[in-house]
Amino acid sequence: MDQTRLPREVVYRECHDERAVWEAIKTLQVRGAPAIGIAAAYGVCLGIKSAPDDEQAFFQRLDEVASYLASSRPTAVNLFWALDRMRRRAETLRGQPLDLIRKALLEEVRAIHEEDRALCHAIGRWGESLIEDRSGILTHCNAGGLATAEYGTALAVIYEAVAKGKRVHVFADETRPLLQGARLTAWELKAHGIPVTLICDNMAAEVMKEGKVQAVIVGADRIAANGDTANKIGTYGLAILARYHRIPFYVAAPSSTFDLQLSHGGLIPIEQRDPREVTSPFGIPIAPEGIDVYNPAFDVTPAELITAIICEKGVIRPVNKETIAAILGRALAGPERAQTVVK
Ligand SMILES: CSC[C@H]1O[C@H](OP(=O)(O)O)[C@H](O)[C@@H]1O
Repeated sequence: MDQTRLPREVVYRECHDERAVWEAIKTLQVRGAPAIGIAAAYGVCLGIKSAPDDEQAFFQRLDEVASYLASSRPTAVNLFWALDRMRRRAETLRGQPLDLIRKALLEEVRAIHEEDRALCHAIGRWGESLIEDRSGILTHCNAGGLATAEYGTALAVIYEAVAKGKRVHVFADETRPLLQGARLTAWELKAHGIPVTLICDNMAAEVMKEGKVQAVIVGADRIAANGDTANKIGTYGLAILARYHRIPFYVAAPSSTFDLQLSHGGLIPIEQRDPREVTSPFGIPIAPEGIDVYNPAFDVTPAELITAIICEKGVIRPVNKETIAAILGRALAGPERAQTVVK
């Protein structure tokens, strides 16, 4: 589904090679950390269809395709996690007939796809217990079924709470500049019959002050080993507002969103996007020609502002590297892979 066409049109687009997948990810036709990883993994399968029938050349082509797809967007670690999983699966099959490897890699991406469905439902089940009946929930950007295999992460918690009979009302931030909240979350929740009120990003403080919000739940694109979390630009400000108003602030994400190789959020690469997204949203100029623009697609919320992280293995609270390692059962940060990101 080409998400840039929503909410006006539901348009499906077929990708027949890795270049079309790269373009779809870059332009947010497909978007959302888990969905990006799944799409890129399918892109690997497309890219090796035309690989030469010589093992060395095949693996060289696989490496080229995976590296190319990795260049589409820098922040969502699920992209690199999925590509790495495809590479590792292929390595286990060296020496096998190349068509068998192609078939195995298609089975691998289908497994990634199906696992993500299950992970999202598990996140919903763990998170539902945190939602009170008759509560207002504020969310940012889109962390719903459109951003994952299905059901979503932050929205999975909402869907599950409603399925358990809880009465919730969602306040969806429009989420400038690409309006994922207005175009996608409002569309998705309305289609599911979930009461939803669309607000401008600058209204979040007011709805909190008026007592309309009892919880904030957002998705994530990359969570460092200490719990610092990169998510759509504007999330950090919401976390500060939530702390001031004593409202719990939850992050919902599958374990594939954790990057335990990075010890803290300052190491997370932040995507800088085209200034025209700010000055001419959807082709309508709203700012002077040539104006200087700053357009980071994400910001990082420090772990200390996060009440809990909800993943498929449970609820991580308090949020720190010890509790993360305990829940994920994985080794902590190794050598810090990325250079310190200087803003
Ligand atoms: C379920 S992850 C969703 C996550 O990804 C979004 O970013 P984008 O729309 O740029 O792909 C946003 O940060 C969401 O929270």
